[in-house]
Amino acid sequence: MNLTFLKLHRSLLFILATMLICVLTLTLSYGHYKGHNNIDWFDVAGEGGITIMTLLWIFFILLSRPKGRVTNLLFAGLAIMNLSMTLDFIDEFVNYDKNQAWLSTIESIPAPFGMILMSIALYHWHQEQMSINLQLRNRERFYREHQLSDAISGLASADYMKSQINRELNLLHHNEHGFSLLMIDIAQFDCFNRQFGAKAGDKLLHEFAQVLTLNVRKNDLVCRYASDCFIVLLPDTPLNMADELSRSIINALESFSFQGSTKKTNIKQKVHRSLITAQHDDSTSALLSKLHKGLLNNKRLFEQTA
Ligand SMILES: Nc1nc2c(ncn2[C@@H]2O[C@H](COP(=O)(O)OP(=O)(O)OP(=O)(O)O)[C@@H](O)[C@H]2O)c(=O)[nH]1
Repeated sequence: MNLTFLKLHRSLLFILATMLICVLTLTLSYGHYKGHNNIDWFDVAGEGGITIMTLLWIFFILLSRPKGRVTNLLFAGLAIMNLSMTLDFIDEFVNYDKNQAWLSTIESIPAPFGMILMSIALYHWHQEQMSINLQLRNRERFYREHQLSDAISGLASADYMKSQINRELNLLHHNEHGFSLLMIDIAQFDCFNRQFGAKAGDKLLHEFAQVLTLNVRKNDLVCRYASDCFIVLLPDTPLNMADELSRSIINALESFSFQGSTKKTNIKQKVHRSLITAQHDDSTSALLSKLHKGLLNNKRLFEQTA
């Protein structure tokens, strides 16, 4: 588990711990134990479960989010709701004297304020998510599932690309132009790895993915298909337009200068490409196999002319 974000929220964790300690001190010092026979264990399980769950939600929010307004609002809303739940939970074990009965009366007051704060937080989260979605549009298209993305490049995985090719094939008769697929393979990536190490290789894959996503259109989908091989799905794009687009993408990739760990390493990588347009009678596997064949032919041609 990566705790980087959690470490950023020490002050929020301190506030939460202080709040819980104050509530426990106050209620346990003023309250009298009800006695075993007067405790409703179903209520204890229900209210205890809700209290623990809200603490767990706070934990995952702080674990997953950087500092900022949305995080603070989510934290404040959940912490205030947790205050009500903790008071309610302790109520199951203790009774208060008449003078301290307010402790029991106020237990439901914080919850609605917490819910209002949570609603404001969710609205701002929505706004934030819209801007993040814009940045991720070439990696996700319509679906988000972290298991369908590649950790090194941050792009969609081969499985997700296959599902999207399937989808486009099913929609083919609705589209005027059909769709095209571009396969891009980094030349001599094995040599690069051996010369600069696997870590630099990973960095190159990551940076290539970024250059790729910067140079495609907003509806295109980019995936890392296999080791040093990427596929770009170009929806509603005939071959001549796809060819023009692919040339500008290849141009951007081959002009990109990889900076190694030392300032002296400044490398430009050649790439091989294969481009096809889908036909009505194609299947996903047939398209991928055509792409592979095209790529092998282009590699052979390149080796012969080199
Ligand atoms: N750093 C790094 N290397 C990887 C990863 N996945 C695969 N590789 C390496 O990528 C290399 C791919 O080698 P090849 O398939 O021969 O490709 P190539 O060297 O580019 O050869 P050509 O495409 O014919 O020019 C192998 O050395 C793999 O070990 C990865 O996630 N990170």
